Amino acid sequence: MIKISPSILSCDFANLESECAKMKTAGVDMLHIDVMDGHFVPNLTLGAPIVKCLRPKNDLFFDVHLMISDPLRYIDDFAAAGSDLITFHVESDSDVQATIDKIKSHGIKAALSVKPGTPAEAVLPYLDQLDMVLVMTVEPGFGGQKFMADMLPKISAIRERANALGRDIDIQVDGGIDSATAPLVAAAGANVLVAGSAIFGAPDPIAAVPQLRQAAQAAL
Ligand SMILES: O=C(CO)[C@H](O)[C@H](O)COP(=O)(O)O
Ligand SMILES: [Co+2]
Repeated sequence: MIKISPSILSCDFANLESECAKMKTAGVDMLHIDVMDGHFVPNLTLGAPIVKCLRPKNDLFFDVHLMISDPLRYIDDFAAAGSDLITFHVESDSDVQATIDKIKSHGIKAALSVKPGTPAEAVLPYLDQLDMVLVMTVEPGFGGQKFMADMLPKISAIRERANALGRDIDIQVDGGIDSATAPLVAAAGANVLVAGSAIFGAPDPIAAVPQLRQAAQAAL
């Protein structure tokens, strides 16, 4: 089954509560929360206090994507704020094993992300411990970028290795996902689709969610 995780990066932040409520109505599986620090990526977004404010406003599964340096330092804050899953980048400067251990010590799910220039091999040693791998299909930092089709073999390689290990993990894709690219990533083995501009930029964001899901499932 394909899961949809709308990225709030493209929502109306002045109406964050109602934008998230719309996604609840749309039947999304997760809510993708992009955290950028202006250092690991050249953009700034939000921190744990916003996640904490949002937490009592809905019961959606909070899928927190950390695009920050030294993620280990901030895991306690994001877990306490109500994250259900924390993704950090394998390219970050924190110790990867220690960061996975820290996330799991809070009883929440752990995921590792790879930037476009990083090979699948960077995450394979951790597959047996991860709940999800996030394959970036754009350079992290900004919404609204063009999907990089050359990431498809990376998705397939990670799915093949997970299958070989008997691990039914989630493989998430993030960046440039819309009804045209969703079938490609689903066919390659991704099952969790992040979409920002394709959902919040659609004329009817609530209708865009099942449309995206159906476009992906048609490829399976
Ligand atoms: O992590 C991200 C950017 O670094 C965002 O989640 C992603 O770009 C979503 O936006 P869009 O669907 O518009 O590409
Ligand atoms: Co993201």
